[in-house]
Amino acid sequence: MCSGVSEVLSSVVKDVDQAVSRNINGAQLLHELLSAPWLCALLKIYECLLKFQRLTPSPVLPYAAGLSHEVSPARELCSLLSSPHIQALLSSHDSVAQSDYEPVLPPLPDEIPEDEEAMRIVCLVKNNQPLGATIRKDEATGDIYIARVIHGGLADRSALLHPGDLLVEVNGNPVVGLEPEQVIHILANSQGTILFKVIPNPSQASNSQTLVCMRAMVDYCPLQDSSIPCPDAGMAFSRGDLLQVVDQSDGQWWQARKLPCATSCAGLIPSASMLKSKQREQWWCQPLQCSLTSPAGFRRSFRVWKRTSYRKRRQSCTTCSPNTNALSTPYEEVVLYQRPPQENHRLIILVGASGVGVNELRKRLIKLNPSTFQGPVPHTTRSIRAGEQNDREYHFVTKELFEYMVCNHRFVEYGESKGQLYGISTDAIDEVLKRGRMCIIDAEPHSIQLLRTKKFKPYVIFIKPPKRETKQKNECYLKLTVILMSVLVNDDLQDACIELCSIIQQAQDEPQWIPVSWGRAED
Ligand SMILES: Nc1ncnc2c1ncn2[C@@H]1O[C@H](COP(=O)(O)OP(=O)(O)OP(=O)(O)O)[C@@H](O)[C@H]1O
Repeated sequence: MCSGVSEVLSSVVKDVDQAVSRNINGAQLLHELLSAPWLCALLKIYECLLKFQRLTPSPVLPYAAGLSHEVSPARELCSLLSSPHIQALLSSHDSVAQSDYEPVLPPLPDEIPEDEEAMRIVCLVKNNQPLGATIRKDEATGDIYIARVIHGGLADRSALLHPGDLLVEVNGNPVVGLEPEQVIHILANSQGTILFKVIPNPSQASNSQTLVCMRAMVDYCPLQDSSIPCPDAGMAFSRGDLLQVVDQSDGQWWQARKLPCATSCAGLIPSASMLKSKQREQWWCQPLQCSLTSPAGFRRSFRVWKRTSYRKRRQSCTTCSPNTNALSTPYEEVVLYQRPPQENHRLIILVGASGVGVNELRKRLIKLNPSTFQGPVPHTTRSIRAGEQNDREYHFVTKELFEYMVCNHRFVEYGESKGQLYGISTDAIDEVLKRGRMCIIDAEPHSIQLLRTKKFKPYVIFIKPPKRETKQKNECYLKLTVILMSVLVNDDLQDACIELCSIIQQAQDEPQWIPVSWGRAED
């Protein structure tokens, strides 16, 4: 190949020299050069080079490629092993392997009784933070035990104290026979290093608790609870708060953190059964169920049909609902839910005090984008009028059928006007969702309970009047905090509409906490 190219190039030089010495004119010279065989050869070489450029060159030697693979990881390994932290790790390994560490423990005495229990000496450095453990006294023996270790607290981080460990000494003071208050007193007066002698709990439970998230349905304040084992370790929460329960091993007192996690240390909260028994004592706030049965302050109008001027007697199916107990629990387990694109949209429910603009916002949203938002078609017993079409304006049904539907809990809300019945059925809501639209309704708070199902996964938005309006209208909000997902202030109508659109978009497309039963796969 090399000699071929140099031959071609030398014939180029020879031909050009000859042409110059023959003293011929330019046109003839050009003609001769263009028809020269070496030009053909040069063009072929050029084509080959272009082709070569496009192809990956193969290694010159058959074993060169393998060699390049071998060299690169070797170099990388060498640089990893010579990095300071790996060097330190290797050095620690060597020290441990040769037992080259301090302090050197004295040899064990020759005669240790077989029943001698292993004692653990625990040294903790306590600054201003609490120890993060509670103690209890065994009334029969007078022994003091570690009752619980608070997750994320000082004792937990040391991994040296565990529930059930028998406390023998604190800073050289024997504790056997002391009252827990006296031990707490010794601890409270100790600063800096605290030395515990404990006999470890032989049946130490494994610490592999599963984390569950719960929404608080009630308020709780440890300082008002005389039964809490350690008020300082307690965690206050309000209804609607999200709690990450990290330990449920004690049937009465759980450990939890508030989400989003502000602190790494958990706090004590009463277990669900404990709160239920407290409920009987009536010291904690009434759950939502009780609040919702008297929705004072909410709208009075019943407008399941177009004309809003009617004032109708509005009823709901709460009293006959099969699902009335769902909110009577003090905690509701929740999971983070992201709607898969193929799943129906979540039902959007607007709630708010009478006259706050709930209906106005709902109507505007549907008018603005009828292909996305839609209201359910109501049922009525009145007769069809000119221009109306069955299943478009209303589902026109007989009084018997309407009453049958009432008895079968098919209506979210229903009412009477001028002797005729009107109602919004769950089937009508389902129809909208099945069509791929976002169903948007306004409802009384006590009707929401019927809609809190896996099928509808309702997203409840509270419409609030601007600050200048009366306080009384917002009282309803406090009763609803556990089921509310968002709050919208309806001041400027246009701004409120835009904000409502963005809240709804988020509700449909972003992860949200929902009751765990809504997220479970179908049985
Ligand atoms: N942001 C707003 N600015 C001015 N007027 C408003 C605003 N929001 C609503 N309105 C008006 O207030 C009146 C009451 O609104 P709307 O009918 O929506 O109340 P509601 O909350 O549904 O209560 P109700 O059930 O008692 O009718 C309507 O005339 C509506 O046009």
